[in-house]
Amino acid sequence: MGEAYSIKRIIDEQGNLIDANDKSKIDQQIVHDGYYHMYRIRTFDKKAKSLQRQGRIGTYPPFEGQEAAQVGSALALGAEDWIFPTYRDHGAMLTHGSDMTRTFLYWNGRVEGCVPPAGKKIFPAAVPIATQLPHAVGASWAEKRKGTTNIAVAYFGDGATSEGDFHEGLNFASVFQTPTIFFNQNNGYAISVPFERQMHSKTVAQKAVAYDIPSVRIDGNDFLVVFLEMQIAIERARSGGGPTLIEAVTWRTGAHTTADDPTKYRPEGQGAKVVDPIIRFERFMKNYGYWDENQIEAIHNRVEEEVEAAVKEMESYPKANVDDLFNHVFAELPAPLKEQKESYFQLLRGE
Ligand SMILES: Cc1ncc(C[n+]2csc(CCOP(=O)(O)OP(=O)(O)O)c2C)c(N)n1
Ligand SMILES: [Mg+2]
Repeated sequence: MGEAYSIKRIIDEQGNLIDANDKSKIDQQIVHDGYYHMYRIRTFDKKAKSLQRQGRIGTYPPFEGQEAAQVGSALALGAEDWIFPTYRDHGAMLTHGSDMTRTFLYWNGRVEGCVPPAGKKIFPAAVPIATQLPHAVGASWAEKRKGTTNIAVAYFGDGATSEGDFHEGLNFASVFQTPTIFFNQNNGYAISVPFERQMHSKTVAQKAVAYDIPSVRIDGNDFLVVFLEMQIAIERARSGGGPTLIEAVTWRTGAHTTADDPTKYRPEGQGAKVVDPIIRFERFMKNYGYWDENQIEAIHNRVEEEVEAAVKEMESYPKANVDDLFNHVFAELPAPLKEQKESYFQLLRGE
């Protein structure tokens, strides 16, 4: 129960291990991969914001500040595990194997961007809040019934925990003991509504207590605690121990989307003390001898080349097709939509 209220962390803001014994749990490869993926998705995110400002992609929801939560959780998964992300989880999607060009295409309104690479168990990003939780429970229940050890992760924000789908998802997962991980990124806001105005509960993690689901509240800007707690939850799910809820407390550095101005609702200076998760991890790497200038430079070069190549490829596609707005929701277009589509094309023809 205590774990639902206090915040667990492995490293502090200065990148020092809180308990020196934790060093033995930290593998050299995971430190390398953690840095690589966080730097990769940060570079993607920066590029996406810049392209949006230049009118080269559409509205975009940045995830800057949430890289440790997204990479730490996704890196702990196996290739056969499912993820059910939101619009803000392209970092987790990229880490779990989605393709960067397609990710840019998604934000440019191309339907190709909605399709994951073959064999990748990555659902399209859910924009309706919390609908992906019951989906993740269903997929993990199917895996359990098929007798596999594969699991599913539902990503969601603090705001999603006020939705019925959150409670229905948790209840079903608890009753059927499905191998589901509910991975919450509590970034303090649902658009402009602060946590305290969304709920009277002190934490998200405590909501799992009602469903008898184990939960833990962690520092979501500490890559190591995210990765290690995720491993514990995965092990529980694979071995038949049922679902877990992880509340990763984090901070959205930027706007809700590129169409939002957070200075209108966030008090000045709020979040000023939050140490960027990548800077914090860099400090850890330097403090404990994991920082190798040549290796870091190679990572930076490799990532920058990948991002530039992906943008170039995205821009080699034709602009988004208006037909696609109508084509992918209903098998047969309802009459009012048919009418809208026809009137749009009439307008185009100057009729
Ligand atoms: C069912 C539904 N209601 C309302 C919205 C409008 N909406 C878009 S994002 C958002 C806030 C979600 O906040 P949170 O779950 O904390 O995620 P975050 O954006 O902070 O990552 C809302 C209310 C929506 N997309 N779907
Ligand atoms: Mg939020």
